[in-house]
Amino acid sequence: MSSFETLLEFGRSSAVLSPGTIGVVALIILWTLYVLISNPVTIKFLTSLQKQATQTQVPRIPKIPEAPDALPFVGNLMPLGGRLNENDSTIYSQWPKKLSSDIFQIRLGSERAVVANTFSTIKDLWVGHSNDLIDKPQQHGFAEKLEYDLSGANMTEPIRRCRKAATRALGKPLWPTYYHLLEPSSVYLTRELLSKDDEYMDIYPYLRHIVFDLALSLTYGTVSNGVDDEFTDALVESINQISFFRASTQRLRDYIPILRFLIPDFVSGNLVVAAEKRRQKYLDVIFDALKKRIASGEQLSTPIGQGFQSELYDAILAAYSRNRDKAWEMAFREESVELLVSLYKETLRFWTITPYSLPRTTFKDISYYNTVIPKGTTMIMNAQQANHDTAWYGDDALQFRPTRFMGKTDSLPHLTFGAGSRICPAAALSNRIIYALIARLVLAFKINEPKDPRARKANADMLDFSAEYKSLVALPRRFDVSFSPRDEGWIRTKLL
Ligand code: HEM
Repeated sequence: MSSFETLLEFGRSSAVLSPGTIGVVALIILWTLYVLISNPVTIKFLTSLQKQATQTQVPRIPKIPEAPDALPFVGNLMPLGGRLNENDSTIYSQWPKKLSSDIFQIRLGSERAVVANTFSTIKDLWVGHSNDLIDKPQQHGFAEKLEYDLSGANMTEPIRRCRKAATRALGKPLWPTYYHLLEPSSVYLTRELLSKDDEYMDIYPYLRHIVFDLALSLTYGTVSNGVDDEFTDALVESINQISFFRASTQRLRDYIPILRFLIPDFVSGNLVVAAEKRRQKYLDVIFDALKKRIASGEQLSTPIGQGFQSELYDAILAAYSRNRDKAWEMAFREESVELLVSLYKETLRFWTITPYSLPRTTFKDISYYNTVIPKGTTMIMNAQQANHDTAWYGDDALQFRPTRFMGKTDSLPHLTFGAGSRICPAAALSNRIIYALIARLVLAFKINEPKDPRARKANADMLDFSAEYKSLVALPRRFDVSFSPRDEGWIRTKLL
């Protein structure tokens, strides 16, 4: 017997659901529906629901194609946020093939965004309209939950002052006051590498320690207690937790207002608030220590290949008339080895650790070719795609070529630090630190791939090098390396 026949049989045999009763119940349901549907409140609710399904902060932008397969409410969010085990940039790179356009619009829930995919489009918009792209999208439940967030805030007066202070602190004239901070970290790293005696190791915690100590000194005039320090690990972990949410398309409720209405903050548990509380707890400890030191009158100073390695080693020595000591000493102070400059630029280009940069918001209407991108539109730079753009870099754009930037002085060699008005204020200082660390490592050691089969191999794929697909910043997969001293006696003279 089919289920329909069973139902009829049940209706026939049941004393309660006689055909007459079923008729009355159906009439009541229909009548209730009619009353509900014709009620102005219901009509308002349904109209607003229908509007919400496709409404965005700015209307659809004419003459810019829309990414395919947008759904009501979610828009194009579903394949993003690492849900397909690929970062957003890799997904953005797939849509233009279907649309035959370098630029297209998408719907991130109720947020309309424009995605630029090629180097020249990004340069036109981010550099050509630098001041029009000075604001940042206000991600729900993010910036307002943080004590201070320069990179996620609109360019208001306090933020302008904050950026000015950051640009000053990170600018070239103050670098000499940081050498005494960077030097010990670099010496510490060299000593540790020497003590490993050719054994393979993961160098990441050491490199992280150098940058972290510099940031701590600049902000709190202090340094951490070393690479294995539990406190530092916990603080870094709490900072990473916050980065995990920044501009991430992982949490649907940040983009879909109705989800926030249905699942309030206290049900979903506000993870940003929890992460901020943890970070603040650690920063309070550091800040309290700083206050005590100030109160006690303390003066605070803020202060691939083996062939290529040989070539680089020779280039470094050649720049200093084969004077190793001078080359070591000047590493943080100048960038006179062109091959090394080209190497760090190519490294940052090829492995784009900020694959979709930090989104911006248009500060006013922008005339772009034959259309207008309205004020308030989210602008997403597909830095990963543009950094591999064959139209910009040539047919070998998908290859790692350390000499690519030799003889080139373009002020925007790649987009890993962003571009235009809100470009990373630490770009030049970060470049210098990378330059100096590589110079010293190559001067002191031969860097080898470990022979031990237990050692972790590096993943050098330009997209798959990162273990992180869901958040803004890539997290390179960890790997082991071994370091053979070129001249142990000489290295020891640098550890004094
Ligand atoms: C290799 C290292 C780094 C990379 C690849 C990087 C990348 C970026 C990117 C892509 C942006 C957004 C730029 C834009 O919107 O166009 C940014 C902003 C920023 N970065 Fe960096 N960064 C690095 C290191 C640092 C360091 C060491 C500091 C501080 C000591 C720093 C401080 C900032 C600040 C304060 C902003 C916000 C600027 C603003 O919104 O006006 N960055 N960074």
